Amino acid sequence: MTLPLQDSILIVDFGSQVTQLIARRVREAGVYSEIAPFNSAAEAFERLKPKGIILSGGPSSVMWEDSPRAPQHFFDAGIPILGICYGQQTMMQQMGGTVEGGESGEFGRAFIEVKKGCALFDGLWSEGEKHQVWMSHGDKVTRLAPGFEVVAVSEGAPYAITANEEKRFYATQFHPEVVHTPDGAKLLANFVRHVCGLAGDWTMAEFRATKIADIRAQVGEGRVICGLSGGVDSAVAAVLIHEAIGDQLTCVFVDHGLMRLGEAEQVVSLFREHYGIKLVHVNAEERFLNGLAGLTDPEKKRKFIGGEFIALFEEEAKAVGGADFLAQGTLYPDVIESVSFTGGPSVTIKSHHNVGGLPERMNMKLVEPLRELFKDEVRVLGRELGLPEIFVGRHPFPGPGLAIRIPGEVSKERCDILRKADAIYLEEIRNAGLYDAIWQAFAVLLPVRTVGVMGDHRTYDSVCALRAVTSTDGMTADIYPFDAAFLSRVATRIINEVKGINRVVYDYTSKPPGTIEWE
Ligand SMILES: Nc1ncnc2c1ncn2[C@@H]1O[C@H](COP(=O)(O)OP(=O)(O)OP(=O)(O)O)[C@@H](O)[C@H]1O
Ligand SMILES: O=c1[nH]c(=O)c2[nH+]cn([C@@H]3O[C@H](COP(=O)(O)O)[C@@H](O)[C@H]3O)c2[nH]1
Ligand SMILES: NC(=O)CC[C@H](N)C(=O)O
Ligand SMILES: [Mg+2]
Repeated sequence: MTLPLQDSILIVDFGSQVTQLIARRVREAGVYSEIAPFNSAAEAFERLKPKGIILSGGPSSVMWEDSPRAPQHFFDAGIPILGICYGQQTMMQQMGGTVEGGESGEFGRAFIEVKKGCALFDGLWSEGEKHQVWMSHGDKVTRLAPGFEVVAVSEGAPYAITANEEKRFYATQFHPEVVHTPDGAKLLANFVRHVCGLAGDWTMAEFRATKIADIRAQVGEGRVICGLSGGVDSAVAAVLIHEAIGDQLTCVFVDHGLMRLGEAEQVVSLFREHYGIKLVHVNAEERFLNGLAGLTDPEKKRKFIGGEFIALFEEEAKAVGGADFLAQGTLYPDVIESVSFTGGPSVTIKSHHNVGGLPERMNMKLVEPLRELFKDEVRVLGRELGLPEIFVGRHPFPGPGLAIRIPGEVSKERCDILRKADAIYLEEIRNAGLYDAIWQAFAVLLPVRTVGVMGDHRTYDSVCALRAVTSTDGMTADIYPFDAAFLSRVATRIINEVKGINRVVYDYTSKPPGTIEWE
Protein backbone atom coordinates (compact mmCIF):
# COMPACT_ATOMS: atom_id res chain seq x y z
CA MET A 1 0.00 0.00 0.00
CA THR A 2 1.27 3.49 -0.78
CA LEU A 3 -0.32 6.51 0.78
CA PRO A 4 -1.70 9.27 -1.43
CA LEU A 5 0.72 12.10 -2.12
CA GLN A 6 0.53 14.61 0.70
CA ASP A 7 1.18 18.32 0.80
CA SER A 8 4.85 18.75 1.50
CA ILE A 9 7.86 21.01 1.61
CA LEU A 10 11.12 19.98 -0.05
CA ILE A 11 14.25 20.90 1.89
CA VAL A 12 17.38 21.02 -0.25
CA ASP A 13 20.45 20.15 1.80
CA PHE A 14 23.74 21.89 1.10
CA GLY A 15 25.47 20.19 4.04
CA SER A 16 24.65 22.38 7.02
CA GLN A 17 24.96 20.77 10.48
CA VAL A 18 21.47 22.10 11.25
CA THR A 19 19.51 21.13 8.14
CA GLN A 20 17.51 18.59 10.15
CA LEU A 21 16.40 21.37 12.44
CA ILE A 22 14.66 22.98 9.46
CA ALA A 23 12.73 19.74 8.92
CA ARG A 24 11.92 19.62 12.56
CA ARG A 25 10.55 23.18 12.66
CA VAL A 26 8.45 22.39 9.60
CA ARG A 27 7.06 19.28 11.36
CA GLU A 28 6.36 21.42 14.41
CA ALA A 29 4.32 23.72 12.19
CA GLY A 30 2.25 20.66 11.26
CA VAL A 31 3.63 20.23 7.75
CA TYR A 32 5.29 17.18 6.18
CA SER A 33 8.73 17.70 4.65
CA GLU A 34 11.55 15.71 3.16
CA ILE A 35 15.22 16.54 2.92
CA ALA A 36 17.09 15.81 -0.29
CA PRO A 37 20.79 16.40 -0.87
CA PHE A 38 21.25 19.12 -3.51
CA ASN A 39 22.43 16.58 -6.08
CA SER A 40 19.27 14.49 -5.91
CA ALA A 41 16.85 17.35 -5.25
CA ALA A 42 15.49 17.31 -8.82
CA GLU A 43 14.30 13.67 -8.46
CA ALA A 44 12.78 14.40 -5.06
CA PHE A 45 10.96 17.37 -6.55
CA GLU A 46 9.42 15.15 -9.27
CA ARG A 47 8.34 12.55 -6.73
CA LEU A 48 6.96 14.86 -4.03
CA LYS A 49 5.47 17.68 -6.05
CA PRO A 50 6.11 19.98 -3.08
CA LYS A 51 4.16 23.15 -2.33
CA GLY A 52 7.30 25.01 -1.30
CA ILE A 53 11.10 24.69 -1.18
CA ILE A 54 13.62 25.59 1.50
CA LEU A 55 17.30 25.85 0.59
CA SER A 56 19.56 25.04 3.57
CA GLY A 57 22.84 26.55 4.71
CA GLY A 58 26.14 24.83 4.06
CA PRO A 59 29.89 24.99 4.53
CA SER A 60 30.76 25.79 0.88
CA SER A 61 31.15 29.20 -0.67
CA VAL A 62 29.23 30.06 -3.84
CA MET A 63 32.45 31.64 -5.08
CA TRP A 64 34.22 28.30 -5.21
CA GLU A 65 34.27 26.53 -8.51
CA ASP A 66 31.94 23.50 -8.44
CA SER A 67 30.22 24.50 -5.21
CA PRO A 68 26.68 23.08 -4.94
CA ARG A 69 23.70 24.72 -6.65
CA ALA A 70 19.93 24.31 -6.55
CA PRO A 71 18.43 22.85 -9.75
CA GLN A 72 17.86 25.98 -11.85
CA HIS A 73 14.30 25.01 -12.83
CA PHE A 74 13.18 25.28 -9.19
CA PHE A 75 13.19 29.05 -9.66
CA ASP A 76 10.66 28.76 -12.48
CA ALA A 77 8.34 26.26 -10.80
CA GLY A 78 5.92 28.93 -9.57
CA ILE A 79 6.10 27.78 -5.91
CA PRO A 80 7.48 29.71 -2.92
CA ILE A 81 11.17 29.36 -2.04
CA LEU A 82 13.01 30.28 1.16
CA GLY A 83 16.81 30.41 1.03
CA ILE A 84 18.76 30.24 4.29
CA CYS A 85 22.38 31.40 4.56
CA TYR A 86 24.21 29.42 1.84
CA GLY A 87 20.76 28.74 0.35
CA GLN A 88 20.17 32.49 0.23
CA GLN A 89 23.57 33.12 -1.34
CA THR A 90 23.19 30.55 -4.09
CA MET A 91 19.61 31.62 -4.78
CA MET A 92 20.68 35.24 -5.20
CA GLN A 93 23.57 34.28 -7.45
CA GLN A 94 21.53 31.83 -9.53
CA MET A 95 18.92 34.52 -10.07
CA GLY A 96 21.36 37.21 -11.15
CA GLY A 97 22.65 38.86 -7.96
CA THR A 98 26.20 38.82 -6.62
CA VAL A 99 27.87 37.39 -3.53
CA GLU A 100 31.30 38.30 -2.20
CA GLY A 101 33.64 36.97 0.43
CA GLY A 102 32.98 39.18 3.46
CA GLU A 103 36.07 40.81 4.97
CA SER A 104 34.64 39.77 8.27
CA GLY A 105 31.83 37.33 8.95
CA GLU A 106 29.17 37.27 11.63
CA PHE A 107 29.16 34.30 13.95
CA GLY A 108 26.64 33.94 16.73
CA ARG A 109 24.10 36.38 18.09
CA ALA A 110 23.19 39.37 15.92
CA PHE A 111 20.37 41.86 15.76
CA ILE A 112 18.33 42.75 12.72
CA GLU A 113 16.15 45.75 12.12
CA VAL A 114 12.89 45.33 10.23
CA LYS A 115 12.70 47.87 7.38
CA LYS A 116 9.47 46.84 5.76
CA GLY A 117 6.61 44.42 6.24
CA CYS A 118 6.53 41.15 4.27
CA ALA A 119 4.44 37.95 4.25
CA LEU A 120 7.02 36.16 6.43
CA PHE A 121 6.44 38.68 9.23
CA ASP A 122 2.64 38.64 9.22
CA GLY A 123 1.28 38.67 12.75
CA LEU A 124 4.86 38.63 14.03
CA TRP A 125 7.16 41.55 13.24
CA SER A 126 6.56 45.19 12.27
CA GLU A 127 8.65 47.90 10.70
CA GLY A 128 11.22 49.52 12.97
CA GLU A 129 11.49 46.60 15.41
CA LYS A 130 14.79 44.96 16.34
CA HIS A 131 15.05 41.21 16.78
CA GLN A 132 17.71 38.74 17.82
CA VAL A 133 18.86 36.21 15.22
CA TRP A 134 21.72 33.72 14.89
CA MET A 135 24.28 34.20 12.14
CA SER A 136 27.09 32.00 10.92
CA HIS A 137 28.56 33.24 7.67
CA GLY A 138 31.68 34.63 6.07
CA ASP A 139 30.26 35.49 2.63
CA LYS A 140 27.50 37.95 1.92
CA VAL A 141 25.17 39.07 -0.83
CA THR A 142 26.37 42.39 -2.28
CA ARG A 143 23.86 42.90 -5.07
CA LEU A 144 20.29 41.65 -5.08
CA ALA A 145 18.80 39.64 -7.92
CA PRO A 146 16.16 41.54 -9.91
CA GLY A 147 12.77 41.69 -8.22
CA PHE A 148 14.13 41.41 -4.65
CA GLU A 149 14.02 44.10 -2.01
CA VAL A 150 15.52 44.42 1.44
CA VAL A 151 13.05 43.91 4.29
CA ALA A 152 15.50 43.63 7.23
CA VAL A 153 19.14 44.57 7.81
CA SER A 154 21.86 43.67 10.31
CA GLU A 155 25.17 45.38 10.96
CA GLY A 156 27.23 42.80 9.07
CA ALA A 157 24.61 41.84 6.48
CA PRO A 158 22.79 44.69 4.74
CA TYR A 159 20.63 42.00 3.17
CA ALA A 160 19.65 40.14 6.34
CA ILE A 161 16.21 39.35 4.93
CA THR A 162 15.18 40.00 1.35
CA ALA A 163 11.94 39.29 -0.44
CA ASN A 164 10.47 39.04 -3.88
CA GLU A 165 6.81 39.12 -2.90
CA GLU A 166 5.57 38.65 -6.44
CA LYS A 167 7.36 35.33 -6.87
CA ARG A 168 6.98 34.51 -3.15
CA PHE A 169 10.76 34.11 -2.77
CA TYR A 170 12.38 34.95 0.58
CA ALA A 171 15.97 34.78 1.73
CA THR A 172 17.60 35.10 5.13
CA GLN A 173 21.28 35.47 5.90
CA PHE A 174 20.70 34.14 9.43
CA HIS A 175 19.43 30.73 10.56
CA PRO A 176 15.75 30.80 11.58
CA GLU A 177 15.85 27.06 12.41
CA VAL A 178 18.05 27.32 15.52
CA VAL A 179 16.74 28.17 18.98
CA HIS A 180 19.05 31.16 19.21
CA THR A 181 16.79 32.88 16.69
CA PRO A 182 13.91 33.18 19.16
CA ASP A 183 11.23 33.94 16.54
CA GLY A 184 12.76 31.63 13.93
CA ALA A 185 10.24 28.81 14.35
CA LYS A 186 7.44 31.32 13.82
CA LEU A 187 9.08 32.72 10.69
CA LEU A 188 9.34 29.19 9.29
CA ALA A 189 5.75 28.45 10.28
CA ASN A 190 4.67 31.63 8.45
CA PHE A 191 6.56 30.47 5.39
CA VAL A 192 5.06 26.98 5.21
CA ARG A 193 1.55 27.84 6.27
CA HIS A 194 0.93 31.40 5.27
CA VAL A 195 3.16 31.77 2.20
CA CYS A 196 2.93 28.17 0.89
CA GLY A 197 -0.68 27.89 2.05
CA LEU A 198 -0.38 24.52 3.82
CA ALA A 199 -2.98 23.60 6.42
CA GLY A 200 -0.64 22.60 9.25
CA ASP A 201 -2.64 19.50 10.14
CA TRP A 202 0.13 16.91 9.78
CA THR A 203 0.72 14.93 13.01
CA MET A 204 2.77 12.07 14.48
CA ALA A 205 -0.25 9.85 13.75
CA GLU A 206 0.39 10.50 10.08
CA PHE A 207 4.11 9.93 10.49
CA ARG A 208 3.21 6.54 11.93
CA ALA A 209 0.93 5.71 8.99
CA THR A 210 3.49 6.90 6.41
CA LYS A 211 6.31 4.91 8.02
CA ILE A 212 4.22 1.76 8.27
CA ALA A 213 3.47 2.03 4.54
CA ASP A 214 7.17 2.68 3.82
CA ILE A 215 8.28 -0.31 5.90
CA ARG A 216 5.81 -2.62 4.12
CA ALA A 217 6.95 -1.34 0.75
CA GLN A 218 10.62 -1.77 1.63
CA VAL A 219 10.41 -5.17 3.29
CA GLY A 220 7.72 -6.94 1.26
CA GLU A 221 7.67 -10.59 2.32
CA GLY A 222 11.23 -10.41 3.70
CA ARG A 223 12.37 -11.15 7.23
CA VAL A 224 13.70 -8.46 9.56
CA ILE A 225 16.06 -8.66 12.52
CA CYS A 226 15.76 -5.69 14.89
CA GLY A 227 18.47 -4.79 17.39
CA LEU A 228 16.60 -4.16 20.62
CA SER A 229 18.47 -2.50 23.47
CA GLY A 230 15.68 -1.62 25.87
CA GLY A 231 16.22 2.04 25.02
CA VAL A 232 13.46 4.30 23.75
CA ASP A 233 14.54 4.35 20.12
CA SER A 234 14.72 0.64 19.49
CA ALA A 235 11.57 -0.08 21.50
CA VAL A 236 9.66 2.44 19.37
CA ALA A 237 11.24 1.14 16.16
CA ALA A 238 10.40 -2.48 17.08
CA VAL A 239 6.77 -1.73 17.91
CA LEU A 240 6.34 0.33 14.74
CA ILE A 241 7.89 -2.37 12.56
CA HIS A 242 5.86 -5.05 14.28
CA GLU A 243 2.72 -3.08 13.50
CA ALA A 244 3.81 -3.02 9.85
CA ILE A 245 4.94 -6.59 9.29
CA GLY A 246 4.00 -8.67 12.37
CA ASP A 247 5.77 -12.01 12.60
CA GLN A 248 8.29 -11.24 9.87
CA LEU A 249 10.12 -9.41 12.68
CA THR A 250 12.52 -10.96 15.22
CA CYS A 251 14.11 -8.75 17.87
CA VAL A 252 17.61 -9.47 19.10
CA PHE A 253 18.85 -8.16 22.42
CA VAL A 254 22.64 -8.30 22.64
CA ASP A 255 23.99 -8.54 26.16
CA HIS A 256 27.56 -7.42 25.55
CA GLY A 257 28.47 -7.36 29.22
CA LEU A 258 28.61 -3.56 28.99
CA MET A 259 25.09 -3.05 30.36
CA ARG A 260 24.20 -1.39 33.63
CA LEU A 261 23.40 -3.31 36.83
CA GLY A 262 20.47 -5.71 36.32
CA GLU A 263 19.62 -4.09 32.99
CA ALA A 264 19.77 -7.15 30.74
CA GLU A 265 17.27 -9.19 32.77
CA GLN A 266 15.04 -6.15 33.18
CA VAL A 267 14.89 -5.32 29.47
CA VAL A 268 14.10 -8.86 28.42
CA SER A 269 11.40 -9.42 31.03
CA LEU A 270 9.79 -6.00 30.49
CA PHE A 271 9.63 -6.47 26.77
CA ARG A 272 8.29 -10.02 26.97
CA GLU A 273 5.67 -8.87 29.48
CA HIS A 274 4.39 -6.02 27.31
CA TYR A 275 4.69 -7.34 23.78
CA GLY A 276 4.09 -10.49 21.83
CA ILE A 277 7.13 -9.81 19.64
CA LYS A 278 9.69 -12.59 19.10
CA LEU A 279 12.77 -11.74 21.14
CA VAL A 280 16.14 -13.53 21.19
CA HIS A 281 18.48 -12.83 24.14
CA VAL A 282 22.12 -13.24 23.10
CA ASN A 283 24.76 -13.47 25.79
CA ALA A 284 28.00 -12.27 24.23
CA GLU A 285 29.90 -10.84 27.19
CA GLU A 286 33.02 -12.91 26.69
CA ARG A 287 33.21 -12.16 23.01
CA PHE A 288 32.97 -8.39 23.50
CA LEU A 289 35.34 -8.22 26.47
CA ASN A 290 37.93 -10.39 24.74
CA GLY A 291 37.78 -8.19 21.67
CA LEU A 292 38.04 -4.99 23.71
CA ALA A 293 41.15 -6.18 25.57
CA GLY A 294 44.09 -3.99 24.61
CA LEU A 295 41.95 -1.36 22.86
CA THR A 296 42.22 2.16 24.29
CA ASP A 297 41.46 4.51 21.40
CA PRO A 298 37.78 5.60 21.58
CA GLU A 299 37.15 5.26 17.84
CA LYS A 300 38.78 1.80 17.75
CA LYS A 301 36.57 0.70 20.63
CA ARG A 302 33.47 2.06 18.89
CA LYS A 303 34.34 0.47 15.55
CA PHE A 304 35.01 -2.90 17.16
CA ILE A 305 31.68 -2.82 18.98
CA GLY A 306 29.78 -1.70 15.86
CA GLY A 307 31.34 -4.50 13.83
CA GLU A 308 30.64 -7.12 16.49
CA PHE A 309 27.00 -6.05 16.75
CA ILE A 310 26.58 -6.59 13.02
CA ALA A 311 28.38 -9.94 13.10
CA LEU A 312 25.98 -11.09 15.83
CA PHE A 313 22.93 -9.79 13.99
CA GLU A 314 24.08 -11.68 10.91
CA GLU A 315 24.47 -14.87 12.94
CA GLU A 316 20.99 -14.45 14.38
CA ALA A 317 19.64 -13.79 10.90
CA LYS A 318 20.97 -17.21 9.85
CA ALA A 319 19.41 -18.78 12.92
CA VAL A 320 15.94 -17.58 11.92
CA GLY A 321 16.40 -19.00 8.43
CA GLY A 322 17.84 -15.90 6.80
CA ALA A 323 16.83 -12.26 7.11
CA ASP A 324 17.26 -9.64 4.45
CA PHE A 325 16.89 -6.60 6.66
CA LEU A 326 18.40 -5.20 9.82
CA ALA A 327 16.28 -2.69 11.72
CA GLN A 328 17.77 -0.23 14.18
CA GLY A 329 16.47 2.68 16.21
CA THR A 330 18.91 5.10 14.62
CA LEU A 331 17.99 8.76 15.17
CA TYR A 332 19.11 11.87 13.43
CA PRO A 333 21.75 12.95 16.01
CA ASP A 334 23.46 9.54 15.60
CA VAL A 335 23.68 10.24 11.90
CA ILE A 336 24.86 13.83 11.88
CA GLU A 337 27.63 13.28 14.38
CA SER A 338 28.90 10.23 12.53
CA VAL A 339 28.68 11.23 8.89
CA SER A 340 27.54 14.11 6.78
CA PHE A 341 24.00 13.76 5.48
CA THR A 342 25.08 14.60 1.96
CA GLY A 343 28.27 12.59 2.17
CA GLY A 344 29.75 16.05 1.89
CA PRO A 345 32.04 18.08 4.02
CA SER A 346 30.47 18.11 7.51
CA VAL A 347 32.95 16.57 9.93
CA THR A 348 32.80 13.34 11.95
CA ILE A 349 32.61 13.95 15.70
CA LYS A 350 32.38 10.32 16.81
CA SER A 351 31.27 7.09 15.18
CA HIS A 352 27.99 6.13 16.77
CA HIS A 353 28.10 2.35 16.78
CA ASN A 354 24.95 2.03 14.69
CA VAL A 355 26.09 4.41 11.94
CA GLY A 356 29.80 5.12 11.53
CA GLY A 357 30.63 1.89 13.35
CA LEU A 358 28.96 -0.27 10.69
CA PRO A 359 31.32 -2.47 8.69
CA GLU A 360 31.61 -1.55 5.03
CA ARG A 361 30.47 -4.94 3.82
CA MET A 362 27.18 -5.85 5.39
CA ASN A 363 24.78 -8.39 3.94
CA MET A 364 21.54 -7.01 5.31
CA LYS A 365 19.81 -3.84 4.16
CA LEU A 366 18.96 -1.27 6.84
CA VAL A 367 15.47 -0.41 8.00
CA GLU A 368 15.68 2.76 10.04
CA PRO A 369 12.24 4.35 10.32
CA LEU A 370 13.32 6.94 12.92
CA ARG A 371 16.35 8.20 11.03
CA GLU A 372 14.98 11.73 10.61
CA LEU A 373 13.68 12.19 14.13
CA PHE A 374 15.05 13.72 17.30
CA LYS A 375 14.68 11.94 20.63
CA ASP A 376 11.83 14.05 21.98
CA GLU A 377 9.89 13.41 18.77
CA VAL A 378 10.52 9.66 19.16
CA ARG A 379 9.02 9.91 22.63
CA VAL A 380 5.90 11.55 21.17
CA LEU A 381 5.71 8.74 18.60
CA GLY A 382 6.20 6.14 21.35
CA ARG A 383 3.24 7.56 23.25
CA GLU A 384 1.25 7.62 20.02
CA LEU A 385 2.01 3.88 19.69
CA GLY A 386 0.90 3.30 23.27
CA LEU A 387 4.30 2.37 24.73
CA PRO A 388 4.33 2.47 28.54
CA GLU A 389 6.13 5.40 30.25
CA ILE A 390 8.72 2.97 31.60
CA PHE A 391 10.10 2.71 28.03
CA VAL A 392 9.27 6.18 26.80
CA GLY A 393 10.74 8.09 29.74
CA ARG A 394 14.05 6.20 30.03
CA HIS A 395 17.32 8.07 29.87
CA PRO A 396 19.22 7.26 26.69
CA PHE A 397 21.98 4.66 26.98
CA PRO A 398 24.55 4.38 24.19
CA GLY A 399 24.88 1.15 22.24
CA PRO A 400 28.58 0.69 23.14
CA GLY A 401 27.45 0.91 26.77
CA LEU A 402 29.96 1.13 29.59
CA ALA A 403 32.85 0.68 27.13
CA ILE A 404 32.70 4.41 26.32
CA ARG A 405 32.34 5.33 29.99
CA ILE A 406 35.60 3.61 30.90
CA PRO A 407 38.25 5.67 29.13
CA GLY A 408 41.26 3.46 28.39
CA GLU A 409 41.13 -0.30 28.50
CA VAL A 410 37.88 -2.02 29.42
CA SER A 411 37.83 -5.14 31.62
CA LYS A 412 35.14 -7.08 33.44
CA GLU A 413 36.54 -5.90 36.74
CA ARG A 414 36.28 -2.23 35.73
CA CYS A 415 32.78 -2.76 34.35
CA ASP A 416 31.72 -4.25 37.68
CA ILE A 417 33.14 -1.30 39.62
CA LEU A 418 31.40 1.20 37.32
CA ARG A 419 28.08 -0.70 37.45
CA LYS A 420 27.99 -0.37 41.24
CA ALA A 421 28.81 3.35 41.25
CA ASP A 422 26.34 4.08 38.47
CA ALA A 423 23.54 2.21 40.27
CA ILE A 424 24.08 4.22 43.46
CA TYR A 425 24.09 7.50 41.54
CA LEU A 426 20.85 6.68 39.71
CA GLU A 427 19.18 5.40 42.85
CA GLU A 428 19.92 8.70 44.58
CA ILE A 429 18.63 10.63 41.55
CA ARG A 430 15.38 8.67 41.63
CA ASN A 431 15.04 9.07 45.39
CA ALA A 432 15.47 12.82 45.04
CA GLY A 433 12.71 12.86 42.39
CA LEU A 434 15.10 14.25 39.76
CA TYR A 435 15.08 11.45 37.17
CA ASP A 436 12.59 13.08 34.79
CA ALA A 437 14.14 16.53 35.07
CA ILE A 438 17.43 15.14 33.73
CA TRP A 439 18.05 14.10 30.12
CA GLN A 440 20.77 11.62 30.99
CA ALA A 441 22.86 10.87 34.07
CA PHE A 442 25.67 8.37 34.47
CA ALA A 443 28.99 7.64 36.13
CA VAL A 444 32.34 7.40 34.34
CA LEU A 445 35.32 5.40 35.62
CA LEU A 446 38.56 7.21 34.93
CA PRO A 447 41.89 5.54 34.18
CA VAL A 448 43.48 7.71 36.87
CA ARG A 449 44.35 6.64 40.40
CA THR A 450 44.65 9.07 43.25
CA VAL A 451 45.74 8.84 46.86
CA GLY A 452 43.20 8.86 49.65
CA VAL A 453 42.92 8.05 53.32
CA MET A 454 40.22 5.78 54.68
CA GLY A 455 40.16 4.49 58.26
CA ASP A 456 43.75 5.66 58.69
CA HIS A 457 44.83 3.56 55.69
CA ARG A 458 46.34 4.92 52.55
CA THR A 459 44.24 4.17 49.50
CA TYR A 460 45.35 4.40 45.88
CA ASP A 461 42.27 3.88 43.75
CA SER A 462 40.32 5.07 40.74
CA VAL A 463 38.47 8.33 40.24
CA CYS A 464 34.79 8.27 39.33
CA ALA A 465 33.24 11.20 37.48
CA LEU A 466 29.53 11.93 37.61
CA ARG A 467 27.74 13.43 34.66
CA ALA A 468 24.17 14.75 34.40
CA VAL A 469 22.83 16.92 31.61
CA THR A 470 19.64 18.55 30.45
CA SER A 471 18.82 18.69 26.76
CA THR A 472 15.89 18.50 24.39
CA ASP A 473 17.47 16.63 21.52
CA GLY A 474 20.96 15.55 22.60
CA MET A 475 22.54 17.93 20.08
CA THR A 476 23.34 20.52 22.72
CA ALA A 477 23.29 20.05 26.48
CA ASP A 478 23.72 21.87 29.75
CA ILE A 479 24.96 20.45 33.02
CA TYR A 480 22.35 19.68 35.66
CA PRO A 481 22.92 21.99 38.64
CA PHE A 482 22.69 19.57 41.59
CA ASP A 483 22.93 21.11 45.01
CA ALA A 484 26.10 20.45 46.95
CA ALA A 485 24.36 18.31 49.59
CA PHE A 486 23.10 15.93 46.90
CA LEU A 487 26.50 15.58 45.28
CA SER A 488 28.29 15.01 48.54
CA ARG A 489 25.74 12.35 49.55
CA VAL A 490 26.34 10.48 46.29
CA ALA A 491 30.12 10.86 46.56
CA THR A 492 30.16 9.54 50.10
CA ARG A 493 27.99 6.56 49.25
CA ILE A 494 30.07 5.62 46.20
CA ILE A 495 33.37 5.83 48.06
CA ASN A 496 32.00 3.90 51.04
CA GLU A 497 30.19 1.23 49.08
CA VAL A 498 32.29 0.66 45.96
CA LYS A 499 35.68 -0.94 46.37
CA GLY A 500 38.13 0.47 43.82
CA ILE A 501 36.91 4.09 43.89
CA ASN A 502 38.28 6.61 46.37
CA ARG A 503 37.44 9.93 44.75
CA VAL A 504 34.36 11.35 43.02
CA VAL A 505 34.22 14.46 40.83
CA TYR A 506 31.36 16.22 39.00
CA ASP A 507 31.65 17.08 35.31
CA TYR A 508 30.75 20.72 34.68
CA THR A 509 31.11 20.72 30.88
CA SER A 510 28.24 21.70 28.59
CA LYS A 511 27.83 20.41 25.00
CA PRO A 512 29.43 21.99 23.07
CA PRO A 513 32.32 22.12 23.87
CA GLY A 514 32.06 18.68 25.51
CA THR A 515 30.01 15.78 24.19
CA ILE A 516 27.61 14.02 26.54
CA GLU A 517 29.57 10.77 26.68
CA TRP A 518 33.26 10.91 27.53
CA GLU A 519 34.34 8.98 24.44
N1 LIG B 1 22.41 -4.17 23.38
C1 LIG B 1 21.85 -4.02 22.18
N2 LIG B 1 21.28 -5.07 21.56
C2 LIG B 1 20.71 -4.94 20.35
N3 LIG B 1 20.68 -3.80 19.65
C3 LIG B 1 21.22 -2.71 20.21
C4 LIG B 1 21.84 -2.76 21.50
N4 LIG B 1 22.28 -1.52 21.81
C5 LIG B 1 21.96 -0.74 20.76
N5 LIG B 1 21.34 -1.44 19.80
C6 LIG B 1 20.85 -0.93 18.50
O1 LIG B 1 21.47 0.32 18.19
C7 LIG B 1 20.50 1.33 18.05
C8 LIG B 1 21.01 2.66 18.55
O2 LIG B 1 21.22 2.64 19.95
P1 LIG B 1 20.73 3.85 20.82
O3 LIG B 1 21.30 3.69 22.17
O4 LIG B 1 20.97 5.09 20.06
O5 LIG B 1 19.18 3.68 20.84
P2 LIG B 1 18.28 2.96 21.90
O6 LIG B 1 19.11 2.15 22.78
O7 LIG B 1 17.21 2.24 21.18
O8 LIG B 1 17.62 4.16 22.64
P3 LIG B 1 18.31 5.11 23.71
O9 LIG B 1 19.00 6.16 22.89
O10 LIG B 1 17.16 5.63 24.45
O11 LIG B 1 19.26 4.32 24.50
C9 LIG B 1 19.33 0.83 18.86
O12 LIG B 1 18.14 1.47 18.48
C10 LIG B 1 19.36 -0.64 18.58
O13 LIG B 1 18.77 -0.92 17.33
O1 LIG C 1 23.36 4.39 20.41
C1 LIG C 1 24.30 5.15 20.57
N1 LIG C 1 25.45 4.75 20.06
C2 LIG C 1 26.58 5.42 20.21
O2 LIG C 1 27.61 5.00 19.73
C3 LIG C 1 26.45 6.63 20.97
N2 LIG C 1 27.33 7.56 21.34
C4 LIG C 1 26.65 8.49 22.06
N3 LIG C 1 25.37 8.16 22.15
C5 LIG C 1 24.27 8.89 22.80
O3 LIG C 1 23.95 9.98 21.94
C6 LIG C 1 23.70 11.18 22.69
C7 LIG C 1 24.70 12.25 22.32
O4 LIG C 1 25.95 11.80 22.77
P1 LIG C 1 27.33 12.55 22.59
O5 LIG C 1 27.11 13.97 23.01
O6 LIG C 1 28.28 11.82 23.48
O7 LIG C 1 27.67 12.41 21.14
C8 LIG C 1 23.80 10.76 24.16
O8 LIG C 1 22.50 10.45 24.60
C9 LIG C 1 24.69 9.53 24.11
O9 LIG C 1 24.49 8.64 25.20
C10 LIG C 1 25.22 7.02 21.48
N4 LIG C 1 24.15 6.29 21.27
N1 LIG D 1 26.08 28.79 7.38
C1 LIG D 1 26.18 28.92 6.06
O1 LIG D 1 25.34 28.49 5.29
C2 LIG D 1 27.44 29.56 5.57
C3 LIG D 1 27.44 29.86 4.11
C4 LIG D 1 28.83 30.25 3.58
N2 LIG D 1 29.73 29.13 3.74
C5 LIG D 1 29.34 31.49 4.32
O2 LIG D 1 30.29 31.43 5.05
O3 LIG D 1 28.77 32.55 4.17
MG1 LIG E 1 20.58 2.84 23.84
